[in-house]
Amino acid sequence: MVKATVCGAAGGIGQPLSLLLKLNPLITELSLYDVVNAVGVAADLSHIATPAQVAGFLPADNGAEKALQGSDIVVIPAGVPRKPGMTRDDLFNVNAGICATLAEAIAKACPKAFILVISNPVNSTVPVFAEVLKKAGVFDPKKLFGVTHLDIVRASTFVATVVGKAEDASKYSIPVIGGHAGATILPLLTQSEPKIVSILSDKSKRDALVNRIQFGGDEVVKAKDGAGSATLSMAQAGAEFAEYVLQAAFGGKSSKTVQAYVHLSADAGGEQIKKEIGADLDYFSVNIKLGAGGIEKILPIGEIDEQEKTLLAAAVKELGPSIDKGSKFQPPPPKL
Ligand SMILES: NC(=O)C1=CN([C@@H]2O[C@H](COP(=O)(O)OP(=O)(O)OC[C@H]3O[C@@H](n4cnc5c(N)ncnc54)[C@H](O)[C@@H]3O)[C@@H](O)[C@H]2O)C=CC1
Ligand SMILES: O=C([O-])CC(=O)C(=O)O
Repeated sequence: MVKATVCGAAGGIGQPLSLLLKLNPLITELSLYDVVNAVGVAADLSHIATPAQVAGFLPADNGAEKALQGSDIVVIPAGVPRKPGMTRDDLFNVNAGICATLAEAIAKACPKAFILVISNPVNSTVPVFAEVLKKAGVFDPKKLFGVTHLDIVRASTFVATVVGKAEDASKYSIPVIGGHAGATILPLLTQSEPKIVSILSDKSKRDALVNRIQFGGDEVVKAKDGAGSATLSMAQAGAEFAEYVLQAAFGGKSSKTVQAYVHLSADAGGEQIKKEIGADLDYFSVNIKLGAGGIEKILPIGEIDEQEKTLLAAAVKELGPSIDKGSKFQPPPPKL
């Protein structure tokens, strides 16, 4: 029996993500929470003939805790998206408050759940989650993930397109590490499988490709022209990452190497990453191996070339303040 909860389930990401989770045969109970329309979305999805039993919850009568009660995995695309001209950091003030409130409810209702944070700015909202969970005494760094998987999906698609093999996008695997905003997004093209020698030797092609992966989100924000940011590709990426976590935890399959933005805990191998990046950051998107309890091991970044070292320095410089901002966030006192 596996219970999954989506917080922000009625939104642009939340609806297609909930649909994809409803199709996941590992999930037996799907709980949808939102401040609007979650009951309607749940009624709609509940007619699909797959095992997961669906229920929707609104905030009234402690709805968040009811929705989350006993969840094994919680996926969180709750919060406002960007409009053209905005950075992800511009979303912090609103979304940090939403994340802190949800983290409090998770700490009470399902403290052992895997938590997958999609809400932006991921570089700061993950530390917000961690601080609330620490305060409640339930923080498990092996179970908290900032979902950066869309960057990995984009890297596969854009690389395959540039090498003229767009139809083979899913066969390209490019680690993307660092964080999830502009210069903090660090695609390791030198580690692409299959190798992409022709791109690596063409500086302008390589620079353009890195830039497209780093600013893929802006491409969608611009095209949607005020109607939000990536939703469908994010739903697919979120469902795929949830599947990795679920397979490792409940499906008996330890994962291939994947990347997510996680706490660099010493016992999982985070100290090694701090040495590799030359900075004492508490969070970084890294290669991880998943097992039954979440992160089994943080794997080394490995060999990178001079150009990637320059990009790494830029990523580290920008990440530090974003992590601090999230870690220091003080939720406003509850209204009496
Ligand atoms: N990690 C990533 O790669 C990506 C992250 N995002 C982020 O995901 C978030 C959601 O994006 P969209 O779905 O497009 O936005 P949206 O506005 O369409 O949906 C957000 C949903 O969250 C709900 N919500 C607001 N406050 C809530 C609360 N306190 N509890 C529960 N639900 C609440 C809203 O009612 C709405 O249904 C944004 O912050 C966006 O920047 C978007 C794309 C990629
Ligand atoms: O660009 C945005 O604001 C949404 C996002 O994180 C992405 O698409 O990568």
